[in-house]
Amino acid sequence: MSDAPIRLGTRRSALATAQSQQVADALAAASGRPVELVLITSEGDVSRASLSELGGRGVFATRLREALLAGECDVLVHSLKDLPTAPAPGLVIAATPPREDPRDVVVTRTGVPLHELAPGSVVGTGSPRRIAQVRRRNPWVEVRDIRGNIDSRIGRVRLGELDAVILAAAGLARLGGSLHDLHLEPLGLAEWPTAPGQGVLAVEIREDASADLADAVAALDDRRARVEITAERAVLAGLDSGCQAPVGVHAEFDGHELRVRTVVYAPGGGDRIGDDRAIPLISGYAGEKGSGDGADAADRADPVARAERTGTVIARDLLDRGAAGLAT
Ligand SMILES: NCc1[nH]cc(CCC(=O)O)c1CC(=O)O
Repeated sequence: MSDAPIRLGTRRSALATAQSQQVADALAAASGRPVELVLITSEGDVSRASLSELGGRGVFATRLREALLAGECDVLVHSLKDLPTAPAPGLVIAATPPREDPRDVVVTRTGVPLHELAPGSVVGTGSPRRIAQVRRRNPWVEVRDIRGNIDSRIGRVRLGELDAVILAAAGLARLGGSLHDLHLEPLGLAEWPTAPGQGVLAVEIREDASADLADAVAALDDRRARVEITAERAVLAGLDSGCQAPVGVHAEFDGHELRVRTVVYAPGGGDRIGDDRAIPLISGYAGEKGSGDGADAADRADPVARAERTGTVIARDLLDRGAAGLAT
């Protein structure tokens, strides 16, 4: 077994390097090998163009994946919610570590909750999902499209340029800066489902990685996170085919039951279609005694496959109910 350093490729942003270092430490413990960060610059990091001009979702991941395929590094860490649902040829997401807080939070100087912000208050977010959700919660505020890293977004609230920004709790937690001068309003997932995979990291390796590396990365995988993100991403993938509308989806798996809440929003937040369901799902193992028919026994052996089918069915039901044609 090699004891050469494992090279972990990451974007340069403070959030990316913070979460990559967290995985690097866990991987060093699991493998017994040193892990070093390799900083990789993508077009999305240097360009001022909007994400949709650069090619939308996945613009950050593409350059990282080229580097992994070219052997410039051995492992990648992504924010799962920034990864397109299509699999990357030659690569595999070998671990999804335990999930951080999947909620969005409103950051303000005053502590006034989002629904009570005065008419004309300026709320910063560039995400179509968050824009629709803000409009529904408080139709009187102005939503301003902003880009930039988490620190600069928070800085604009501190400076008074913005009255509020909406951010992922997980990003704030991983950055770990002091927020004592600001107020945080966490948004409940039942009313405010977030992006598929929010709060979860994806650890990616080449399909032909050594067994040693694959085993060490697999040791970081969290079953619960894997089941949840599989359902969430199956909903997104199923909707993507027929629907460009923003979607919030949050799945929760407690080892017995999988609960999935989905809302598809009209782009301006005017209308919405929701789905909320819970299915029994035993986190079983191959040898577990099945009580039902063949399909049931297979599901018991593989909750991840069942989560995937559940997500696909939810997307189909939402499309049947008109998710693709929601009016602004
Ligand atoms: N779109 C950028 C992005 N990608 C992942 C996170 C937060 C961390 C996570 O969800 O894992 C953020 C920041 C945000 O949305 O506020």
